[in-house]
Order: sequence, then C-alpha cells, then structure tokens
Amino acid sequence: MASDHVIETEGLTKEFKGFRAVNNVRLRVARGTIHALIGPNGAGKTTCFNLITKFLQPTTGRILYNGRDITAMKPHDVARLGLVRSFQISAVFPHLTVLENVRVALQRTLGTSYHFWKPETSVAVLDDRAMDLLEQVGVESYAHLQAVELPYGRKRALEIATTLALDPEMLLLDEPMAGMGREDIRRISDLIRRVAANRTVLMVEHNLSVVADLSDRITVLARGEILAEGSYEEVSSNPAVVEAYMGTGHG
Ligand SMILES: Nc1ncnc2c1ncn2[C@@H]1O[C@H](COP(=O)(O)OP(=O)(O)OP(=O)(O)O)[C@@H](O)[C@H]1O
Repeated sequence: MASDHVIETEGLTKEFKGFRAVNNVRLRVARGTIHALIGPNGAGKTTCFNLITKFLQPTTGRILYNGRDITAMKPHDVARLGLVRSFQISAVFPHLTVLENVRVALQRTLGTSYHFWKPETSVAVLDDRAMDLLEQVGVESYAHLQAVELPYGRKRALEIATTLALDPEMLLLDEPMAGMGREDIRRISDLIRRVAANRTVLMVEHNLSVVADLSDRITVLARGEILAEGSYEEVSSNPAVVEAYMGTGHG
C-alpha cells in the first residue's frame, strides 16, 4: 500500500565544508496537501529543497518518495517518477511563442518515443494539449505571443504550465511569489490551489500571508533544523518561531 507521505526524509543532513546547513531533518509531506517550508534567512530551506529534488547530494540521511529510496537518484530520474520541480526541466524559451513553449515541454515528455509522423504526436494533437494547459493556467489568450513579451506574472503561469506538461504527482515550487505584485500573487495563489487539487505541493515561500492562505501544513526551519510544524495558526503562535524570525529581522 502506498505511504500516506509522498516525501519522507530521515536524518537528512548537508554539510558545506564542515558547516551543517541542514541538520538531521525528518520532513514528511502528506499526500494531497500543500506543504510550506519556511524559516528565517539562512535557515536551510533552499538547501533542503535542493536535496529533495536531488540537485544536491546529502552528506548523510535518506529521502523516500512514495516509500522508495531516491537518495542516490539523479534529478532527471526523480522527475520521471513524478517528483518535479517547477522551472527545472521547464525553462521558458523567450523567443518561442507561449504555445510553442508548452508544446516543446510536451514533446520532451514523449522523449525518444516522439515521432512527428505518428498521429498521437502530431503538431495538431500536441497543440490541443498545449492549449488545454494554457487554459488551466489562464494564459490561453497569450498563446501566440512570444514568451519574452509576457507580463511577469503570466510568465510564472507559463512556467507552471510547462511543468504541468510533465503531469507531476508532486510539484515543488521554489519561491513562486518572488518578485510578484499583489495582483499576480492573487492570480498565482489561485493557480497553485487549482493545480494542487489532485497533487501534492511542497513550496519554499517567503511571503507569509501566501503561506497562511495556501498551506495545509508548515514546517519551520531554523539553523538547519526543524523548529516547529503544524498549521499556520500553530506555528505562528509558537514563541520559538516568533523569536527565530525576530532574531533575523525577517518576517
Ligand atoms: N554551496 C554552499 N556552500 C557553502 N555554504 C552554503 C552553500 N549553500 C548554502 N550555504 C549556507 O547554508 C546555510 C543555509 O542556506 P540556505 O540557502 O539553504 O538557506 P535559506 O533558508 O534558503 O535562506 P534564504 O531564505 O536566505 O534563501 C546558509 O548559512 C548558507 O550560507
């Protein structure tokens, strides 16, 4: 039977020249939830994220995905299993149109099985699927614009569409709201909620009102260790969490 936790880490530790950026972390992400990883600057969030997506190799510890040990695997291989980091394989090509960008992402998922003469991989069929994805993220009216011409928030939506082309079971979002204005934040929040309906999402996010709004569960890291876990109400009323944030003047 599948585990209740899509991701589970055991004793996850990463040292950089003897400095422990992540120390003995046991993170568990429950299936079907939006889980946020927060913490003051330098807490180890990005390192943790890079370990889970296999961009970094842990010094010690294990990472389980659906109960399977993925510690020794490469990012590409875990992506193929359905654990996909947004903006990973899905770089946006600025001078392709919005539609072409998603079509390229779809073609990649077909890998070596892609043959343009086969009916199921014809440009028309792929374009239909690509338009579907653009509709899901609300940028269908921009389909024929070059990606470079998209407003910033819409570009983020396009990046999410190219990630969804891989049909991930679990989506990892690295600061999805970075650099966004209020209107874009509202739009991307709605989008994340929608794409999370049948997926698990783990995100690192600095904007705490977004975290409060979207997250089912939150893990607070400080100095490489888990300081607190729970709902937003629970962690935000935890004195140790308040102190950790105040100590860095970040919050
Ligand atoms: N490649 C590296 N080499 C040496 N030290 C590193 C490296 N990457 C991260 N660190 C250190 O590890 C600690 C954790 O960094 P990390 O970027 O994971 O924190 P973070 O919580 O994501 O911070 P921020 O909110 O500022 O992005 C920091 O002290 C950082 O300087």
